[in-house]
Amino acid sequence: MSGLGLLNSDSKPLPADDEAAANTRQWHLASETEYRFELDPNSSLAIKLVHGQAEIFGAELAEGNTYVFGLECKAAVYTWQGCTIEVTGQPSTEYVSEETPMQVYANLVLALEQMRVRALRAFHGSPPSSEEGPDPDPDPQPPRVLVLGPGNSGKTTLSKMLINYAVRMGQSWNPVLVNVDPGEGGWAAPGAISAATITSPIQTSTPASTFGSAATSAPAHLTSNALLPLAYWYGHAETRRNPLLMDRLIRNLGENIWERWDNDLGGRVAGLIVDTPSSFAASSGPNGDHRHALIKACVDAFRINVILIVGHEKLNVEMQRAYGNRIAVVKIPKSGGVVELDPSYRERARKHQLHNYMYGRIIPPPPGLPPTNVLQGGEQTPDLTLNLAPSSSIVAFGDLTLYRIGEETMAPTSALPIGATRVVSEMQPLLVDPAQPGSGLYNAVLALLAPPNPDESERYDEEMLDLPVVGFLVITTLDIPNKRMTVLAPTQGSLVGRTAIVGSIEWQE
Ligand SMILES: Nc1ncnc2c1ncn2[C@@H]1O[C@H](COP(=O)(O)OP(=O)(O)OP(=O)(O)O)[C@@H](O)[C@H]1O
Repeated sequence: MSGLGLLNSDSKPLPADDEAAANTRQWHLASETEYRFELDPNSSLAIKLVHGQAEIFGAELAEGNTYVFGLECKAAVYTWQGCTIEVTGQPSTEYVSEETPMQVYANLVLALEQMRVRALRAFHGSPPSSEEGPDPDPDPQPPRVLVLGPGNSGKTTLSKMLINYAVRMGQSWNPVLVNVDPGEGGWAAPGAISAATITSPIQTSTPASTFGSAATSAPAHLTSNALLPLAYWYGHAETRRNPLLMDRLIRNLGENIWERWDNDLGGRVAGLIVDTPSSFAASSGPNGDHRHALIKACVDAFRINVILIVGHEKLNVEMQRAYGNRIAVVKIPKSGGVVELDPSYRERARKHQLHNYMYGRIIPPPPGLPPTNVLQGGEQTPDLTLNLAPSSSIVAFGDLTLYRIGEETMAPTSALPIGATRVVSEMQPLLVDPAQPGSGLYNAVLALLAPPNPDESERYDEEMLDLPVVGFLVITTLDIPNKRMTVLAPTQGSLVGRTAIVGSIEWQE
């Protein structure tokens, strides 16, 4: 990696001619190079594509538009053909790199695209073109890709890039992006695993919403609509905390996606990409035992036919041995641009994500740029002035039924099933009584579940493990003497008779 020098002859910062923006400079990027930046906590950055072609993790920038980045965002503007960008603001780090793995990624994109095209052709019953000859595979399948790799290898970025290229391919593919990293939470809150059908490239603007904002974010709300991602609540950031529950939720997510695809064969041929947590790659330590089971849960649930291993030789060999006879296992180089994220950074990103969920977020542009001139996440800055407060409501203890899954530590003995000892199955839902001191509910993030099956005869004990999430709440006060609590949610909606699950994720302003 010799090309990571600060500047080179093709990549000189030029003096900006705009006096108002002493803060602004231009960068000329040669073809197949990228401008990388990292932001400090309280700074923001604006990037305008002056001319040429440029993209951020596969999402193209439009010429003349200004995009704003914040909340310690770390990202790169890549150009295939060369471009000039105008950068306003002061990143803590910025440099241009000529060494990127983009050629390898592009070959991968083409291979996945061919799988989609062949699957679509088979779906329509059309013959292959005469140059290609007959398809060697009698049942060509679209790519269903599992991305594995150690921490800070660029799995999430690669997943996003692959989805963005698929969406851009001009075939109107609508692939599904799945996030089974509960530490990130995808479009939902941290603690959840989720999936969404992607119809337009995902923009990058902050680390708080790596996969973009969804309809769950304020000022949109708990009422479900077509854009609501499908989410299940695990309740913890670490997969080792309750691997059995993770396994079940992964299978639920897969089943749900396949059920949807039963009625949407067009969607099915676009395939899916699954981004995984780094614990799936940790070969020793506390994750060693359960990670194989969770990888297998993914392979089964999403019917994976391609496994990508980002920069990890040993894991590659391991996966070749375990799956190489029936699944394409491909080793992919790690980008030199991937930044090491420490635990406190991740914690801040989780906080930002929950803040976004409750309040929405406007990233203030760097000094000198009016907010109306910049795009946040590729969109006009939303007008949140009327929606900046989430709804805080007082709920009687009896109105909302609260459970914790498989954790006996906090559960009062009175909440256990009659006759049960305090040894609790990892999957057992335990009633949580807010009136008990030490209930662990103060500042806890709760997942509000979809209603159970209306047909009572179809109900079963652990049904709540299989119910998707329709929204998230935070308990901000507990008034034990008066048996009521204050609940924060993005919008109002009656919680009476609803069920919510608490885990170990907490949030406080
Ligand atoms: N080429 C690049 N230039 C600059 N920053 C990058 C580049 N690629 C990735 N990053 C940044 O590096 C950080 C880590 O990348 P990413 O989240 O994709 O890794 P990961 O393997 O999914 O992490 P983990 O699984 O440990 O959470 C992110 O902030 C991402 O935006």
